Amino acid sequence: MSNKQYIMSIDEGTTSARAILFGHDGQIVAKAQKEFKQYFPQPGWVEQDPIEIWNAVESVISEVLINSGIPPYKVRSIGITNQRETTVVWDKRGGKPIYNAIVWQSKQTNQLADRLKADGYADLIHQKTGLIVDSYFSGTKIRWILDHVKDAQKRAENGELLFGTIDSWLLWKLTGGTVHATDYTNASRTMIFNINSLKWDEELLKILNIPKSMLPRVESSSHLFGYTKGYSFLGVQIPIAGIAGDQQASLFGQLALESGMTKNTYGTGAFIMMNTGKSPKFSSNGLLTTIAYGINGKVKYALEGSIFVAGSAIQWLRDEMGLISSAKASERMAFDAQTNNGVYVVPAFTGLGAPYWDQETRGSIFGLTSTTTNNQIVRATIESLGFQTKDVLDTMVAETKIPIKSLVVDGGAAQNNYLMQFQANILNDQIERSLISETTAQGAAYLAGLAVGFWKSIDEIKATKHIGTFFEPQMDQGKRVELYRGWKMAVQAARKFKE
Ligand SMILES: Nc1ncnc2c1ncn2[C@@H]1O[C@H](COP(=O)(O)OP(=O)(O)O)[C@@H](O)[C@H]1O
Ligand SMILES: O=P(O)(O)OC[C@H](O)CO
Repeated sequence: MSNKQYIMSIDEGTTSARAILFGHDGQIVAKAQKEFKQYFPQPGWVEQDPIEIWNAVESVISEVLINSGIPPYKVRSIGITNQRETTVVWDKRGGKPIYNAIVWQSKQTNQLADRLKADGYADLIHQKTGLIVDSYFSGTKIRWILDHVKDAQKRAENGELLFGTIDSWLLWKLTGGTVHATDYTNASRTMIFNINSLKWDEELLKILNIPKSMLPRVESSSHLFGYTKGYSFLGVQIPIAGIAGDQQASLFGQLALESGMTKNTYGTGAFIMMNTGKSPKFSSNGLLTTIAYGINGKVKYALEGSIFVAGSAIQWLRDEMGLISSAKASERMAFDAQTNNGVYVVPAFTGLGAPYWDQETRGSIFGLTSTTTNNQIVRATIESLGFQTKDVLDTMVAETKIPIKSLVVDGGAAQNNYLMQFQANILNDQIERSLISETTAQGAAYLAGLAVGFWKSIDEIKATKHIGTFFEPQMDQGKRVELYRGWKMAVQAARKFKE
């Protein structure tokens, strides 16, 4: 039998858990995936059961090992990457969650966030955490659980309860309830972590009345967090040596490690992240300042722009409008349309994210005539992903004065060649689509592999990286300006409509 070793990534996303084995060449060897349930107890609330998440993770771990025939002792280390912000509070002794996980999308703490803003904390929170005050982040979700579960505040103050984002929860379970930790990237999404001092922020903890004893230790993203214990790996003790939030892990997987390097993941939403180097850059246009990764106690920062509706606009064309038979079919239709014929779709189904942060605006279609075709509406919808990306990237460059060094892209909708070509055209810049679509899991694997010497250095990892597919701009300047001007007018009109 060969003595090859592997790194296992556990990618716990919003809707499913994946376990992926990577070889030393950085390529995927085997993969397993399992969905878990979403709960919607009230309109706008989104919750998950942490035990069901753990069961899904255990199940994909077993499945990937069994299906690949790779015995657990050949797994050199494990990396965890996760949906960020989602909040779990559990009982330290029994290890049981005291409430469901409150998911990042959940709006049940909108009022708490509004109160923080009304009390004048927005600037302070932005300076300390890099975030805008929003129910998206963990801080108000912890507060909500402590307020709504009987005796929770008292028990937390007695040191009986622990808080964690999903990475911490999985680490706790994987280590048999012995390690309570997280990494800088996940901590930077909680709204209680000071991204300048790299510590939990006493003042913010006081404002939210969160006992510090609940909080996990914060470590570098590439770090020996602990060892597996118990059933999942048949008793074999495997180091858990990497943790990063999923968008940061994808930045790392794309090896966007220098200032100016930028990635865009076109999934359900789109998350654009620009590496800004050793010091945090703060935005006055709704971009988030966040930690890109930490290695050996030193961190790199990033700016992030979140687009709420990206691939989900394509799902809408399929499921609600019935204009396409599959997401894939949208590509052919967009090419066939030849032109958008002046049609613009602003897919603000849940408001507009960065750089607008406008909760009220709703989706709109502009420029319809009696000759408008299905294909043109499909094309305009795909183009909206490209326009929104340009909005964010232009803001990033204007604010940081850092030119985009490279734009690497991944995610489901990045498979759409029309979108990729349009993106290069409208940005007037080259983009590179990675060959591996699982760059998030790959990033976590790199972090976990580096910490145990599976890869000796980042240079060694770079040497294994395959070049992706490049898209070069092919649009003339006049056309580009005209199209983007049309988009800006459409956004303006959509925003005006709500007034
Ligand atoms: N060929 C395609 N063209 C456009 N959109 C696509 C295509 N393939 C998938 N998508 C969109 O990509 C999204 C899924 O991407 P994925 O990266 O798996 O998302 P997530 O991780 O958010 O679940 C869906 O919203 C889907 O509509
Ligand atoms: O799990 P995803 O891919 O939907 O990503 C969710 C983000 O981490 C939320 O901030």
